[in-house]
Amino acid sequence: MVADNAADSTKEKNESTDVLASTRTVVKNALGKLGYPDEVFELMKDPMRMMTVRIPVRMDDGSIKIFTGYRAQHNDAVGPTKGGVRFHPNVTEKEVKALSIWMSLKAGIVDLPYGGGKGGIICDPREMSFRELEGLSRGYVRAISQIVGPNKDIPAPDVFTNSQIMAWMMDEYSRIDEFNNPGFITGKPIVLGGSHGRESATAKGVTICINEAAKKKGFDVKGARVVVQGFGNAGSFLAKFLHDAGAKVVGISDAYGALHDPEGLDIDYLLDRRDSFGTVTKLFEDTISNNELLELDCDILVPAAVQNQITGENAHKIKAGIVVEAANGPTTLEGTKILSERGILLVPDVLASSGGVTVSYFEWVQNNQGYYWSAEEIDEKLHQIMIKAFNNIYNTAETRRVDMRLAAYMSGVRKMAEAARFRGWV
Ligand SMILES: NC(=O)C1=CN([C@@H]2O[C@H](COP(=O)(O)OP(=O)(O)OC[C@H]3O[C@@H](n4cnc5c(N)ncnc54)[C@H](O)[C@@H]3O)[C@@H](O)[C@H]2O)C=CC1
Ligand SMILES: O=C(O)CCC(=O)C(=O)O
Repeated sequence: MVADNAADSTKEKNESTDVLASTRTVVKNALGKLGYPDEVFELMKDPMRMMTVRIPVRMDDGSIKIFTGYRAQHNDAVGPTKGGVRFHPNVTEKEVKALSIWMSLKAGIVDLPYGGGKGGIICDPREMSFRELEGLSRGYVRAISQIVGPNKDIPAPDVFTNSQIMAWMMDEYSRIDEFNNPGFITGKPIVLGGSHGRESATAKGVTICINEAAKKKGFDVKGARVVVQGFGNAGSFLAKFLHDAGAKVVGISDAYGALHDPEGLDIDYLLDRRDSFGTVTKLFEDTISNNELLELDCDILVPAAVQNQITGENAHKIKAGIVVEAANGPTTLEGTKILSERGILLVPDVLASSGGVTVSYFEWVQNNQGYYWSAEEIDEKLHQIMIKAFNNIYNTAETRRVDMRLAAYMSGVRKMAEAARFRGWV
């Protein structure tokens, strides 16, 4: 069994790590600040649709294993729902629900014509063969095929899923639909209608937020000391972008441990040696834990792995001046409060990580029109959207005297609430 050393269990003893409950708390506050009545919160506190599926897969040893998967569709007042699918042993129904609400918020923040959706399968892809993973990916699409589609709900990659898995899922959906349907899913390989820039989009969006946050704090990213938790899609591209911008990446980690060098790690070497699941620390003997990583002396800390990492227990030990959440839900409400009281600028997940869904939207638009854009066009459009969203939320936080998480939720719920009102739902 793979040992994730994020110490979730010890955190759970001391404070709530229920991501659905904490998401609802902030959604309620945001709606209250905007003056919406209670029924709007009643509508938004849960996904409008939640499907649980059981997926039989023939394993390489000939046995049949039954996997449990979920697809949550939070709210489709604005448009079809959209969001990634994660393959992870710790996936839970509550987590998938919270993740779908966060997707609605992201779509509102960067003004996309979507609501939020999210999927997950309880499995450990690190222990499965390529053939078994293909069977699981195709089985999941068959199981949820009635509720997804290019104008209903559009999946994408998330933790431990990638462009190959998107390709299998697209192929399976196209077979069911008897029609080649690239707009069913985003994050595909370029040859199957994927978009330039999608693979690095989450990290690029985070980098833009880091640059804007550093400007507000009055320092330069060049020469800044950075710690990145997680070395997968989001974390590894981010480490590379910051390294190339002249920052010193002094710590990185994966599910098995962390690496630290106060003089700066050799990011190109680590990128070369990491596997497709973002694992690299197993190659080294001199490692530290993920908990120690978060408390390292640095200027910028980027959690880019899993939820509930910065909590009431360790938030007062964080040394970074800026925390930018590339991961979904890495900081608990108690952690958020402590960081905010300590004057640490926390750029929340629903803003910082919205670059991924933004370029997914570009991919879907390109698929729908059958006309493809250059990498430069994608980059420019992403920059414009992220900078506008960052400054809008930063200014709301300043003028309304709230933290950036609450300001981001206020920005994220507004369009959905208005659309639901015009439709006559609330
Ligand atoms: N891929 C995307 O486009 C987007 C991803 N995100 C979020 O970013 C975070 C990372 O996602 P990806 O980079 O796509 O995943 P990935 O699967 O490419 O990489 C995950 C990384 O986190 C590490 N990890 C896994 N479990 C861990 C644990 N318990 N403790 C410490 N490290 C652990 C893995 O070893 C790996 O290095 C997730 O929270 C995801 O929801 C957010 C927006 C978009
Ligand atoms: O690219 C997408 O559609 C969704 C990305 C995602 O799952 C996320 O932002 O958490």
